[in-house]
Amino acid sequence: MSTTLKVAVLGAAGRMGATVCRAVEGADDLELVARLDAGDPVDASTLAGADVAVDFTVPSATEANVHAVLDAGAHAVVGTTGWDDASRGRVTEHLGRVNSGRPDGQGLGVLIAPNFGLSAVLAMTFAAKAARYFESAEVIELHHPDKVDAPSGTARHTAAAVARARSEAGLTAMPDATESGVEARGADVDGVRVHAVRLRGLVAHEEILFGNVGEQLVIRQDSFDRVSFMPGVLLAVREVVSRPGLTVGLENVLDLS
Ligand SMILES: NC(=O)C1=CN([C@@H]2O[C@H](COP(=O)(O)OP(=O)(O)OC[C@H]3O[C@@H](n4cnc5c(N)ncnc54)[C@H](OP(=O)(O)O)[C@@H]3O)[C@@H](O)[C@H]2O)C=CC1
Ligand SMILES: O=C(O)C1=N[C@H](C(=O)O)C[C@H](O)C1
Repeated sequence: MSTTLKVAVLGAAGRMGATVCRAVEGADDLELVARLDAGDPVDASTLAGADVAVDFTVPSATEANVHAVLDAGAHAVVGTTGWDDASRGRVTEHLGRVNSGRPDGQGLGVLIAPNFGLSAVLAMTFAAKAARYFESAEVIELHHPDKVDAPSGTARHTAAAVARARSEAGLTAMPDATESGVEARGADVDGVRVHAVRLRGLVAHEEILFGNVGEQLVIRQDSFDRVSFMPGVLLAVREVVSRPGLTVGLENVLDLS
């Protein structure tokens, strides 16, 4: 028996939110029941019976939105950036509280993904696999100039995965003789340098560069259009209802982790 999932979109007037609304409306098994944006309260009444709320808002609002969604008894799919260990920890703790009062298998889920694009998820996965084999690794992310945060959530997630793989392989700091102009070397994310480009005409792009003596590997992905994120967002909406607790990264849903 097929069931229709009710979906609310937070940040519905934004670039991603509007694209998600169209994608949900175009899916036979999903029903768009609420479009919320800045200034709208997030509660059981405004969520209008949604099973899942999708958040593409702003880093300063997303955590509070997720807590409000959980208090209203709905699952959450989150694409907004700005999450760190502390905010993820608070959501895990909140999930533990609400799910302890629910029957087994019916707990609420939150799925946070820094990138829902298949090319980006694969690029991150391949980069993590390659990391242990190279002396040097750097990340370049390239985005539209209306983006408010840098480096991108995707680049942070990628750099952290590369750093983790290097550490597990026993690799130490990368070679870098820079003495002056350190500010030109990009952000330091867990010891991996991350460079952010903002350019009119771009959407979302990432390169991961690996170097050894006499050779280089470049992994690159390009999202030319925000529709590229939609298969991943819809997959997450369908999956989160049967994944109690916190899931971070679409790679876990795609069985790539
Ligand atoms: N995970 C992924 O695959 C992707 C993630 N992103 C991330 O998604 C986020 C949104 O990106 P994008 O759509 O380009 O940004 P936009 O600025 O276009 O959209 C954000 C929307 O959220 C609204 N908003 C602000 N505060 C709240 C609030 N408290 N509650 C509800 N809505 C609110 C904004 O309204 P107003 O303008 O009036 O403030 C705006 O309409 C960013 O963090 C971005 O990095 C983007 C693409 C893909
Ligand atoms: O702001 C964007 O556009 C994007 N944000 C996410 C990020 O910061 O990684 C995902 C994608 O890169 C597009």
